[in-house]
Amino acid sequence: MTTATDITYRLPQERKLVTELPGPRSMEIGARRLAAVAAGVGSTVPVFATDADGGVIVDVDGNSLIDLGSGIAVTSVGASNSAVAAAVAEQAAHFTHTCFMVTPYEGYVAVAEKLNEITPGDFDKRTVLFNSGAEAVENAVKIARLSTRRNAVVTFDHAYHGRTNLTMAMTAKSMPYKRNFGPFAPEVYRMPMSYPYRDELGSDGVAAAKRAISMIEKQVGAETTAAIVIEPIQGEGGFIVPAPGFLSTLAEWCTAHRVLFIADEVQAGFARTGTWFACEQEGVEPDLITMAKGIAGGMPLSAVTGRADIMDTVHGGGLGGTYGGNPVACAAALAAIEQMESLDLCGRARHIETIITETLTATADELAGAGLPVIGDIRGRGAMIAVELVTPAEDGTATREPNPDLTAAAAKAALAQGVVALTCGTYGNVLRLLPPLVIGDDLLRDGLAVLCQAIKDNA
Ligand SMILES: Cc1ncc(COP(=O)(O)O)c(CNCCCC(=O)O)c1O
Repeated sequence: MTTATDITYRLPQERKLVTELPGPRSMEIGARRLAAVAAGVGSTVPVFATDADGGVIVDVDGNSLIDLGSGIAVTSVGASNSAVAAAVAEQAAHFTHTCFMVTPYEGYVAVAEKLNEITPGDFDKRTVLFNSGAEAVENAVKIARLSTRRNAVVTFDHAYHGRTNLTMAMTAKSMPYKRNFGPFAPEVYRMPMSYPYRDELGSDGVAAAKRAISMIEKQVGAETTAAIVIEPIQGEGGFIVPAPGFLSTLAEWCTAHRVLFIADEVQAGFARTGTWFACEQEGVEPDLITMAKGIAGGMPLSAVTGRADIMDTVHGGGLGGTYGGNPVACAAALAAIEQMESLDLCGRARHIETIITETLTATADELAGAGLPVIGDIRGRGAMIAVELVTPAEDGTATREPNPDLTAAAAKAALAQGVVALTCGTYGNVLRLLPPLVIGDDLLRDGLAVLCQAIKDNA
């Protein structure tokens, strides 16, 4: 397996603070932002980036921060991967756009061929490219509804699928994604998720699936259901890994009732969980799979790949969009996927998982031993790991009461020390680790040490 020592970096891989955060230049730009950018766009970090490479982001004041977020699971190969940057420059120097629906180009075809190859399922496939994850999910639902001539779409509690009207309807959490943005698209039905840490069915994935199936059959009806759409590991909802058997039991039911199984791998895909796609680890071959984020090294690109006999039911001209499969994004994707292969980033993700879980587990044990059992759960796969924080009882015994205040305080304290860590979860009580897969071991360990100390200091 490639280790980080085989990866070369353009920037020093260090955590270095030369000002308070935000520094003076960031504050200047921050004032301009207030006067120019809509207030609805939030930002986690109050500084402005000027450079990024490997596991660091450098801000306009010269601070070098450890990036444990990868821009929300996007810059897996690094935010300025040299192969991706070269491919982008080369393509842009020739043409940035012709519109594939007008004058097509090979890059789009090559990306489609690659996605058909690396996605789960040894069957004939077809791919269509878009720009964002939500756009891919929207189109996967369009394809499913057309090919089945059914309208109902089943999603799950704690799900996140996007911010467009249909994907908001599919997303579970109201704030900040949905509140007052309705009315939402009809024919979307939400079923209980397998959330082992909080589910009374715990690690019995088959029972959890049967619970959902029973509700689908009573409340929706298989014969009116076009598709089940599910994240194999739920992202924004809190890195929820369903219990073994949950996904495969759902997939089997789908097959038996001609309901399409759509895996939303926008966040879990592209080596992030230690395999190309997370559903591989459950032995599930989805009928359609949606992809984005890590696909193109930071360039905006998304995709729907699926069984050819489903994808090709759509009439000519029924799928598209002006920028879908932009040539520069396609060049970036081919380079990024090549980097994932040549650097064995699936192997690196599994290596990162070991480092993260060992470090977090040691901290959980230390805190519990000190009568502060605030780490309720450590879960995830590969470089998609979460720690769920909870509030101990007055007498110091463990509870499962979500602790969003500690979560926010720990992330804030880590940032003040130069470590960018993201939070998530239905209850706002999950710290998530999404480092670039090219981050070096030493830098990762430094970032984890800061984050764990921030949890301990605020527990
Ligand atoms: C599983 C899954 N499906 C779909 C999407 C949507 O992808 P877009 O590229 O953000 O549209 C996501 C995006 N997740 C990060 C959203 C960040 C935010 O907007 O606050 C996802 O994780």
